[in-house]
Amino acid sequence: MQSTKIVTLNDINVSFIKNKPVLQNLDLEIFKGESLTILGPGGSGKSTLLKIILGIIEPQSGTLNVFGKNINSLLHKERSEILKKIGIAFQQGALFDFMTVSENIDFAMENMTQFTQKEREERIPNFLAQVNLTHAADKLPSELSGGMRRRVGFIRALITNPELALLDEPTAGLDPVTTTIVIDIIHRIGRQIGTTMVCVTSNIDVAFRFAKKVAILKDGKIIGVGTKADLLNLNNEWITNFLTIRENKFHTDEEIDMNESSV
Ligand SMILES: Nc1ncnc2c1ncn2[C@@H]1O[C@H](COP(=O)(O)OP(=O)(O)OP(=O)(O)O)[C@@H](O)[C@H]1O
Repeated sequence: MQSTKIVTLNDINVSFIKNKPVLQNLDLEIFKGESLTILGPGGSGKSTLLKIILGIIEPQSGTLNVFGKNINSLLHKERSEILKKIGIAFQQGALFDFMTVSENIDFAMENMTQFTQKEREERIPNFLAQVNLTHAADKLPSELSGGMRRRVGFIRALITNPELALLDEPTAGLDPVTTTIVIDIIHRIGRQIGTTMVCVTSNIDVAFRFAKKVAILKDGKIIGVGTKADLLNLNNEWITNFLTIRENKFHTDEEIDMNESSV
């Protein structure tokens, strides 16, 4: 049976400066229940692509369907209803500085879900325990490490039971051990709530650890989608170089870490 498409981008074009396209003729489909990584080098248009899905940026041309609607043609209220189905974890967590960890998480549930206060009060310790942050419930974001803030950001994105979770560079700046822990946590909670998950990253290792299905973004275009084997079988010289030569040249995070610690 064909899975349901929850996001379809068709022939999307975006440019901020004339004749300098940031996304060009971009096609992308996201299916219900899948995990997908969008992998591309810095400046390839990954953040812009997320902003298109969220309706933050309107493309110059192309069609966009998010949960059955063209998000750009919706009135504020309808758009809010669509956005309530989407959990977003931004780079660095993007928490409210003046709210405690619990308040940050509760704010998302209060605004995006129908959970009662009692349900919300039960969910917060349950989710915090899953990321080993029970002790941080009453702390302010400024009292947390980068990795802890990131974990709170994931909880805030996922505790609302979103139908689609968008994770922007979920492990950027984290050490290799924390990176592995964070990916495991995302997988575990994602499975538990059964959400569709899209991760955006420039890290090849993280890309394939997050999802088997990876879409390669280059210069604003998706130039291949599939498993690593599928992508290598495309015989696209740029993709092969990106996935293999770069990998060999730059080594894994763990190897870099070992090399650095032996210096
Ligand atoms: N608001 C804007 N105005 C002008 N140019 C922009 C704007 N937003 C993005 N760009 C340009 O669009 C291109 C793609 O940017 P984008 O942030 O989407 O890439 P990215 O793949 O997410 O990069 P990174 O991995 O470095 O975060 C870059 O050249 C960037 O300078």
